[in-house]
Amino acid sequence: MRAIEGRAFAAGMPVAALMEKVAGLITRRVQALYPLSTHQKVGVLVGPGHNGGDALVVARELHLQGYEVVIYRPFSRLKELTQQHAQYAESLGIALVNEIEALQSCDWLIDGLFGFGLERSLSASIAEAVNQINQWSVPVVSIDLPSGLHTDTGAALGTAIRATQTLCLGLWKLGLLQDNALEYVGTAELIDFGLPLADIEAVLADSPCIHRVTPQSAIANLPLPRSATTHKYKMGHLLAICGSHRYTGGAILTALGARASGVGMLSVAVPESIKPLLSAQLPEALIIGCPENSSGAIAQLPESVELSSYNAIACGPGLTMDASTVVERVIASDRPLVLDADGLNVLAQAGTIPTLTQRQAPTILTPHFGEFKRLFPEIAAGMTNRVIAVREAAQQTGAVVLLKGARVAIANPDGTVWINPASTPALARGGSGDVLTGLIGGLLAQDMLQSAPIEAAVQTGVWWHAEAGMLAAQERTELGVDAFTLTQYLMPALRSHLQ
Ligand SMILES: NC(=O)C1=CN([C@@H]2O[C@H](COP(=O)(O)OP(=O)(O)OC[C@H]3O[C@@H](n4cnc5c(N)ncnc54)[C@H](OP(=O)(O)O)[C@@H]3O)[C@@H](O)[C@H]2O)[C@@H](O)CC1
Ligand SMILES: Nc1ncnc2c1ncn2[C@@H]1O[C@H](COP(=O)(O)OP(=O)(O)O)[C@@H](O)[C@H]1O
Ligand SMILES: [K+]
Repeated sequence: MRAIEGRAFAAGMPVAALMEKVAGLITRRVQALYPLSTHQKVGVLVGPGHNGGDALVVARELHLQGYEVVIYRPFSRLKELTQQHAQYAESLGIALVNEIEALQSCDWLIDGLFGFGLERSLSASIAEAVNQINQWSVPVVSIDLPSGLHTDTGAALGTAIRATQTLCLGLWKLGLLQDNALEYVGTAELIDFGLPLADIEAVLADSPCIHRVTPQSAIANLPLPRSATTHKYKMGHLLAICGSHRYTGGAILTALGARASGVGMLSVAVPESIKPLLSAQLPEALIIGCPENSSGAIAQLPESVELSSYNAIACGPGLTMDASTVVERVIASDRPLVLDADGLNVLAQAGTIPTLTQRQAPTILTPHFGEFKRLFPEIAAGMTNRVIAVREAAQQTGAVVLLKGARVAIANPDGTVWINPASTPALARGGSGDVLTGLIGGLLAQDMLQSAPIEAAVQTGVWWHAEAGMLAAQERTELGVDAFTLTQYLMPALRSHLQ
């Protein structure tokens, strides 16, 4: 962002004019959020840089429109433009207070302490003020990002403002999409102030792209509409290899996730002894009973299973580590593969990660952070940025890597990263990842027939899974989204977007 704005300034755009333009847009938005009639008294936190400058321009405009504005500006040295706005605000008679307590009686606050220029921890006195504000129940609008957050990693540098709304300026700051930042960001929205596309492209051309998964792109990647003359084998055949005597549910949930994908044919390989349980839940699926070992895990696939007859394989949920033979066999196959849970644990323990680069077909790894650490201990050590970590993992393995968490990050081996920007903590329950594995597997099996890029299936699956979680949470509360219930919300969630 600094390089992009630098190009605009070098080309003749006055810095003060850009600040005025941006702050005008912020003013309009905050007036809509906090109308004068109900939210007359506003406290404005002003920092030393241009984030503080933005805040001062907004403070001035609100004052001129009749708001009762109180400024808290705990720095003696300000950047020049910020200093000029501070002086003008004083000349207008806008109140300036030295004690943070004076803002507690405000109806709302504007946070302009720090923006993307913050690189070191907050000083003790500022941190103390921020912590106090966080204890009040006064709503806070943060300009650009909640003060205290690092613009890239989203980590709180000491502490950070817990915003009600964050109005991000120009381009999404990466930090706002990282798990670290979620507790601070509140509702995030972008204030587009018309940065020239040529400047954005010139600066970003050499760096790998980071995208947000959007509903539009996720829906565009769905295998819809179906051809009128299609038949079941043209709609993909997925083999799910999952479950054990101990973890029957993992197999059922994976299969129910796959079912929702619309895949033409679903085969589910499970230990022979749990076959009846799967058949009872999934009358349409082909349940393949496998020889099992003494612990009730799949020992091997039946001789009759020809891996090359499937369009994709999803392998891992509920297998246990005792199913390592079958995991190694599917890794060695030439089939598109989604590897999750114990599939990943076997991979980590066997030390066979380097062999992934030799696979003849696409591989998708879907670790949560614990699995990620086991797979990529060197990348995970000292990891401060999930986006960089997931990118390195994809580049190292040649696989598409999906790092689970509050905001799922997906990387392909080129280094392009996609982040799903909306989800719900209602998904933080055992089994919800199994549903995702089946869903992605089913989409992958269909995509392989259309030769769509494999990351398309991954993005669509992640977005769809989160949408189902959010719809279920809305109807049933955040406590009501067990993994089985989640599978039943996949279709309604999609339908609500297709109408
Ligand atoms: N293109 C755009 O998007 C536009 C951006 N605009 C706005 O500019 C913002 C970026 O402004 P910025 O570069 O002046 O930095 P900002 O975030 O205000 O803060 C850094 C200041 O604080 C200081 N400082 C740092 N750490 C500190 C600490 N721990 N404790 C104390 N001080 C500390 C540091 O100075 P230092 O002490 O390092 O010399 C620096 O002065 C951006 O977020 C957006 O709001 C719009 O106006 C126009 C369009
Ligand atoms: N706080 C959260 N907010 C949003 N999604 C979450 C959160 N916690 C977990 N999830 C999602 O829930 C799923 C959990 O998957 P996983 O950890 O593999 O669980 P399991 O193996 O029990 O199925 C992942 O898709 C993850 O991204
Ligand atoms: K801020």
